[in-house]
Amino acid sequence: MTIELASAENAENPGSTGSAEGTTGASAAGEGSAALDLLAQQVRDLVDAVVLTGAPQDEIVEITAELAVLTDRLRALRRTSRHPLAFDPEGVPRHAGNAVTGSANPYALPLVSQVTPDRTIRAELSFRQVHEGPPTSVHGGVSAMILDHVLGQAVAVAGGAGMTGTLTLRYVRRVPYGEPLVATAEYVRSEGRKSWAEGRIALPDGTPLVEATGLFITPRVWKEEMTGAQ
Ligand SMILES: CCCCCCCCCCCCCCCC(=O)SCCNC(=O)CCNC(=O)[C@H](O)C(C)(C)COP(=O)(O)OP(=O)(O)OC[C@H]1O[C@@H](n2cnc3c(N)ncnc32)[C@H](O)[C@@H]1OP(=O)(O)O
Repeated sequence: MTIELASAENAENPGSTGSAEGTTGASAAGEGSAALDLLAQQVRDLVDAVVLTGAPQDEIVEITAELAVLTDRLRALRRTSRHPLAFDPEGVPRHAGNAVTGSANPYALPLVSQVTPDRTIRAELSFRQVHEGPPTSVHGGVSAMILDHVLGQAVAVAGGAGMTGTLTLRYVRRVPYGEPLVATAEYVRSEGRKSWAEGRIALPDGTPLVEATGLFITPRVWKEEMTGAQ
Protein backbone atom coordinates (compact mmCIF):
# COMPACT_ATOMS: atom_id res chain seq x y z
CA MET A 1 0.00 0.00 0.00
CA THR A 2 1.38 3.40 -0.90
CA ILE A 3 0.82 5.98 1.77
CA GLU A 4 1.45 9.71 1.54
CA LEU A 5 3.39 11.13 4.42
CA ALA A 6 5.10 14.42 5.07
CA SER A 7 8.80 13.68 5.24
CA ALA A 8 10.76 14.60 8.33
CA GLU A 9 12.87 16.97 6.23
CA ASN A 10 9.71 18.91 5.43
CA ALA A 11 8.89 19.55 9.08
CA GLU A 12 9.60 23.27 8.66
CA ASN A 13 7.77 23.41 5.38
CA PRO A 14 4.11 22.62 5.97
CA GLY A 15 3.12 22.90 2.33
CA SER A 16 5.21 19.93 1.23
CA THR A 17 4.48 16.23 1.41
CA GLY A 18 6.61 13.22 0.69
CA SER A 19 5.60 9.59 0.29
CA ALA A 20 6.60 6.32 1.87
CA GLU A 21 5.95 2.77 0.77
CA GLY A 22 4.40 0.40 3.27
CA THR A 23 4.65 2.73 6.25
CA THR A 24 1.97 2.32 8.85
CA GLY A 25 0.11 5.51 9.62
CA ALA A 26 -1.90 7.74 7.34
CA SER A 27 -3.55 7.78 3.96
CA ALA A 28 -3.33 10.55 1.40
CA ALA A 29 -5.24 13.86 1.45
CA GLY A 30 -4.56 14.64 5.07
CA GLU A 31 -6.95 12.09 6.54
CA GLY A 32 -5.98 9.21 8.77
CA SER A 33 -6.58 5.67 7.58
CA ALA A 34 -9.93 4.29 8.69
CA ALA A 35 -8.17 1.87 11.05
CA LEU A 36 -6.03 4.62 12.58
CA ASP A 37 -9.07 6.85 13.02
CA LEU A 38 -10.80 4.00 14.85
CA LEU A 39 -7.76 3.50 17.06
CA ALA A 40 -7.71 7.20 17.88
CA GLN A 41 -11.40 7.12 18.77
CA GLN A 42 -10.82 4.06 20.94
CA VAL A 43 -8.11 5.96 22.81
CA ARG A 44 -10.47 8.93 23.29
CA ASP A 45 -12.99 6.51 24.76
CA LEU A 46 -10.24 5.11 26.95
CA VAL A 47 -9.27 8.56 28.20
CA ASP A 48 -12.91 9.30 29.04
CA ALA A 49 -13.13 5.97 30.87
CA VAL A 50 -9.93 6.71 32.83
CA VAL A 51 -11.14 10.13 33.93
CA LEU A 52 -14.48 8.72 35.04
CA THR A 53 -13.36 5.36 36.43
CA GLY A 54 -14.35 4.19 39.86
CA ALA A 55 -12.37 0.95 39.54
CA PRO A 56 -10.66 -0.39 42.66
CA GLN A 57 -6.89 -0.02 43.06
CA ASP A 58 -5.96 -3.60 42.10
CA GLU A 59 -8.10 -3.42 38.95
CA ILE A 60 -6.42 -0.12 38.00
CA VAL A 61 -2.98 -1.69 38.46
CA GLU A 62 -3.95 -4.64 36.24
CA ILE A 63 -5.43 -2.44 33.52
CA THR A 64 -2.35 -0.19 33.59
CA ALA A 65 -0.11 -3.20 32.96
CA GLU A 66 -2.28 -4.32 30.03
CA LEU A 67 -2.19 -0.84 28.53
CA ALA A 68 1.60 -0.69 28.92
CA VAL A 69 1.85 -3.78 26.70
CA LEU A 70 -0.28 -2.14 24.01
CA THR A 71 1.68 1.09 24.27
CA ASP A 72 4.95 -0.78 23.76
CA ARG A 73 3.45 -2.58 20.75
CA LEU A 74 2.51 0.71 19.11
CA ARG A 75 5.75 2.43 20.08
CA ALA A 76 7.72 -0.34 18.34
CA LEU A 77 5.99 0.73 15.10
CA ARG A 78 6.54 4.41 15.59
CA ARG A 79 6.37 6.54 12.44
CA THR A 80 9.32 8.67 11.43
CA SER A 81 7.29 11.26 9.58
CA ARG A 82 4.39 13.64 10.07
CA HIS A 83 0.88 13.36 8.72
CA PRO A 84 0.57 15.28 5.44
CA LEU A 85 -1.02 18.70 5.28
CA ALA A 86 -3.72 18.93 2.65
CA PHE A 87 -6.27 21.54 1.66
CA ASP A 88 -9.87 20.52 1.10
CA PRO A 89 -11.77 21.97 -1.89
CA GLU A 90 -12.89 24.93 0.25
CA GLY A 91 -9.26 25.78 1.04
CA VAL A 92 -9.39 24.58 4.66
CA PRO A 93 -6.05 23.12 5.76
CA ARG A 94 -6.39 19.63 7.26
CA HIS A 95 -4.10 17.00 8.63
CA ALA A 96 -4.95 13.87 10.51
CA GLY A 97 -2.45 14.53 13.29
CA ASN A 98 -3.69 18.03 14.15
CA ALA A 99 -4.30 18.65 17.86
CA VAL A 100 -7.73 20.16 17.22
CA THR A 101 -9.09 18.55 14.06
CA GLY A 102 -6.93 15.45 13.59
CA SER A 103 -9.02 12.33 13.07
CA ALA A 104 -5.95 10.24 13.92
CA ASN A 105 -5.05 12.26 17.01
CA PRO A 106 -6.75 11.05 20.21
CA TYR A 107 -5.95 14.40 21.79
CA ALA A 108 -8.17 16.17 19.24
CA LEU A 109 -11.93 16.45 19.84
CA PRO A 110 -11.78 16.07 16.80
CA LEU A 111 -13.33 19.30 15.60
CA VAL A 112 -15.11 18.96 12.24
CA SER A 113 -15.51 22.35 10.60
CA GLN A 114 -17.20 23.46 7.42
CA VAL A 115 -17.10 26.56 5.28
CA THR A 116 -20.54 28.13 4.84
CA PRO A 117 -21.53 29.86 1.59
CA ASP A 118 -20.65 33.24 3.16
CA ARG A 119 -17.15 31.85 4.02
CA THR A 120 -17.83 31.54 7.75
CA ILE A 121 -16.10 28.63 9.44
CA ARG A 122 -18.71 26.65 11.36
CA ALA A 123 -18.20 23.63 13.60
CA GLU A 124 -20.72 21.84 15.77
CA LEU A 125 -18.98 20.47 18.83
CA SER A 126 -19.55 18.98 22.22
CA PHE A 127 -16.90 19.03 24.92
CA ARG A 128 -16.48 16.08 27.27
CA GLN A 129 -15.73 15.82 30.95
CA VAL A 130 -12.06 15.33 30.12
CA HIS A 131 -12.06 19.00 29.08
CA GLU A 132 -13.09 20.15 32.53
CA GLY A 133 -11.35 23.09 34.17
CA PRO A 134 -13.49 24.78 36.81
CA PRO A 135 -16.11 22.40 38.24
CA THR A 136 -18.74 21.49 35.62
CA SER A 137 -17.15 23.88 33.08
CA VAL A 138 -14.76 23.54 30.16
CA HIS A 139 -11.19 24.73 30.78
CA GLY A 140 -10.68 28.19 29.30
CA GLY A 141 -7.52 27.08 27.55
CA VAL A 142 -9.43 24.37 25.73
CA SER A 143 -11.94 26.93 24.46
CA ALA A 144 -9.01 29.13 23.41
CA MET A 145 -7.48 26.26 21.43
CA ILE A 146 -10.72 25.68 19.53
CA LEU A 147 -11.08 29.37 18.78
CA ASP A 148 -7.45 29.71 17.72
CA HIS A 149 -8.04 26.97 15.21
CA VAL A 150 -11.33 28.17 13.70
CA LEU A 151 -10.03 31.74 13.45
CA GLY A 152 -6.92 30.35 11.76
CA GLN A 153 -9.10 28.42 9.33
CA ALA A 154 -11.13 31.57 8.56
CA VAL A 155 -8.03 33.49 7.51
CA ALA A 156 -6.71 30.44 5.66
CA VAL A 157 -9.82 30.14 3.46
CA ALA A 158 -9.52 33.89 2.79
CA GLY A 159 -5.99 33.29 1.50
CA GLY A 160 -4.08 34.53 4.55
CA ALA A 161 -3.00 31.28 6.22
CA GLY A 162 -0.66 32.08 9.06
CA MET A 163 0.62 31.56 12.55
CA THR A 164 -1.24 33.11 15.45
CA GLY A 165 0.37 36.41 16.47
CA THR A 166 -2.22 37.40 19.03
CA LEU A 167 -5.41 35.81 20.31
CA THR A 168 -7.74 37.87 22.49
CA LEU A 169 -10.57 36.18 24.33
CA ARG A 170 -13.58 37.33 26.29
CA TYR A 171 -15.10 34.61 28.43
CA VAL A 172 -18.74 35.71 28.57
CA ARG A 173 -20.42 32.70 30.19
CA ARG A 174 -19.21 29.35 31.50
CA VAL A 175 -18.82 26.75 28.78
CA PRO A 176 -20.63 23.50 29.62
CA TYR A 177 -19.47 20.07 28.55
CA GLY A 178 -21.81 17.34 27.32
CA GLU A 179 -24.00 19.82 25.45
CA PRO A 180 -24.15 20.75 21.77
CA LEU A 181 -22.31 23.98 21.00
CA VAL A 182 -21.29 25.83 17.86
CA ALA A 183 -17.95 27.45 17.03
CA THR A 184 -17.88 30.00 14.23
CA ALA A 185 -15.24 32.34 12.81
CA GLU A 186 -15.04 34.95 10.11
CA TYR A 187 -12.15 36.60 8.30
CA VAL A 188 -12.12 40.36 8.93
CA ARG A 189 -9.30 41.99 6.94
CA SER A 190 -5.65 41.84 5.92
CA GLU A 191 -2.68 44.18 5.78
CA GLY A 192 0.28 42.66 3.99
CA ARG A 193 1.10 39.36 5.72
CA LYS A 194 -1.19 40.17 8.66
CA SER A 195 -4.81 38.98 8.74
CA TRP A 196 -7.48 39.39 11.39
CA ALA A 197 -10.41 37.16 12.22
CA GLU A 198 -13.09 36.99 14.86
CA GLY A 199 -15.17 34.16 16.19
CA ARG A 200 -17.04 32.65 19.08
CA ILE A 201 -18.22 29.54 20.82
CA ALA A 202 -21.95 29.79 21.37
CA LEU A 203 -25.03 27.84 22.34
CA PRO A 204 -27.02 26.53 19.36
CA ASP A 205 -29.41 29.52 19.74
CA GLY A 206 -26.45 31.88 19.23
CA THR A 207 -25.93 32.89 22.87
CA PRO A 208 -22.18 33.66 23.01
CA LEU A 209 -20.06 31.88 25.61
CA VAL A 210 -16.55 32.86 24.49
CA GLU A 211 -15.67 35.54 21.94
CA ALA A 212 -12.30 35.84 20.22
CA THR A 213 -10.34 38.07 17.92
CA GLY A 214 -7.02 37.06 16.46
CA LEU A 215 -4.15 38.28 14.35
CA PHE A 216 -2.51 35.73 12.07
CA ILE A 217 0.78 36.39 10.34
CA THR A 218 1.83 34.52 7.24
CA PRO A 219 5.51 33.61 7.79
CA ARG A 220 7.63 34.88 4.93
CA VAL A 221 8.61 31.31 3.97
CA TRP A 222 4.92 30.29 3.64
CA LYS A 223 4.21 33.36 1.53
CA GLU A 224 7.02 32.38 -0.80
CA GLU A 225 5.75 28.80 -0.90
CA MET A 226 2.18 29.87 -1.65
CA THR A 227 3.16 32.38 -4.38
CA GLY A 228 6.03 30.33 -5.78
CA ALA A 229 8.38 33.26 -5.17
CA GLN A 230 12.09 32.66 -4.54
C1 LIG B 1 2.85 26.66 2.56
C2 LIG B 1 1.45 26.89 3.05
C3 LIG B 1 1.23 26.39 4.43
C4 LIG B 1 -0.16 26.70 4.89
C5 LIG B 1 -0.40 26.14 6.25
C6 LIG B 1 -1.72 26.55 6.70
C7 LIG B 1 -1.96 26.15 8.11
C8 LIG B 1 -3.18 26.94 8.59
C9 LIG B 1 -3.66 26.35 9.84
C10 LIG B 1 -4.99 26.95 10.14
C11 LIG B 1 -5.46 26.74 11.55
C12 LIG B 1 -4.33 26.76 12.52
C13 LIG B 1 -4.62 27.80 13.60
C14 LIG B 1 -3.68 27.62 14.72
C15 LIG B 1 -2.43 28.39 14.50
C16 LIG B 1 -1.41 28.25 15.49
O1 LIG B 1 -1.61 27.58 16.55
S1 LIG B 1 0.08 28.95 15.28
C17 LIG B 1 0.98 28.58 16.78
C18 LIG B 1 1.08 29.77 17.70
N1 LIG B 1 1.82 30.84 17.09
C19 LIG B 1 3.15 30.79 16.96
O2 LIG B 1 3.82 29.85 17.35
C20 LIG B 1 3.78 31.96 16.29
C21 LIG B 1 5.22 32.16 16.74
N2 LIG B 1 5.75 33.37 16.10
C22 LIG B 1 6.33 33.29 14.88
O3 LIG B 1 6.53 32.22 14.30
C23 LIG B 1 6.66 34.58 14.24
O4 LIG B 1 6.81 35.57 15.23
C24 LIG B 1 5.55 35.04 13.25
C25 LIG B 1 4.19 35.18 13.94
C26 LIG B 1 5.46 34.02 12.10
C27 LIG B 1 5.92 36.39 12.70
O5 LIG B 1 7.23 36.28 12.26
P1 LIG B 1 7.74 37.16 11.02
O6 LIG B 1 7.01 36.77 9.79
O7 LIG B 1 9.21 37.08 11.01
O8 LIG B 1 7.24 38.57 11.49
P2 LIG B 1 7.90 39.97 11.25
O9 LIG B 1 8.41 40.05 9.81
O10 LIG B 1 8.82 40.29 12.35
O11 LIG B 1 6.63 40.90 11.41
C28 LIG B 1 5.60 41.00 10.42
C29 LIG B 1 4.57 41.94 10.99
O12 LIG B 1 3.83 41.22 12.01
C30 LIG B 1 3.95 41.90 13.27
N3 LIG B 1 4.07 40.88 14.29
C31 LIG B 1 4.95 39.87 14.34
N4 LIG B 1 4.67 39.09 15.38
C32 LIG B 1 3.60 39.62 15.99
C33 LIG B 1 2.84 39.23 17.13
N5 LIG B 1 3.09 38.13 17.82
N6 LIG B 1 1.78 40.01 17.48
C34 LIG B 1 1.49 41.11 16.77
N7 LIG B 1 2.16 41.50 15.67
C35 LIG B 1 3.21 40.77 15.31
C36 LIG B 1 5.20 42.76 13.15
O13 LIG B 1 5.14 43.86 14.01
C37 LIG B 1 5.14 43.13 11.69
O14 LIG B 1 4.17 44.15 11.55
P3 LIG B 1 4.38 45.34 10.44
O15 LIG B 1 5.67 46.01 10.81
O16 LIG B 1 4.46 44.65 9.08
O17 LIG B 1 3.19 46.21 10.60
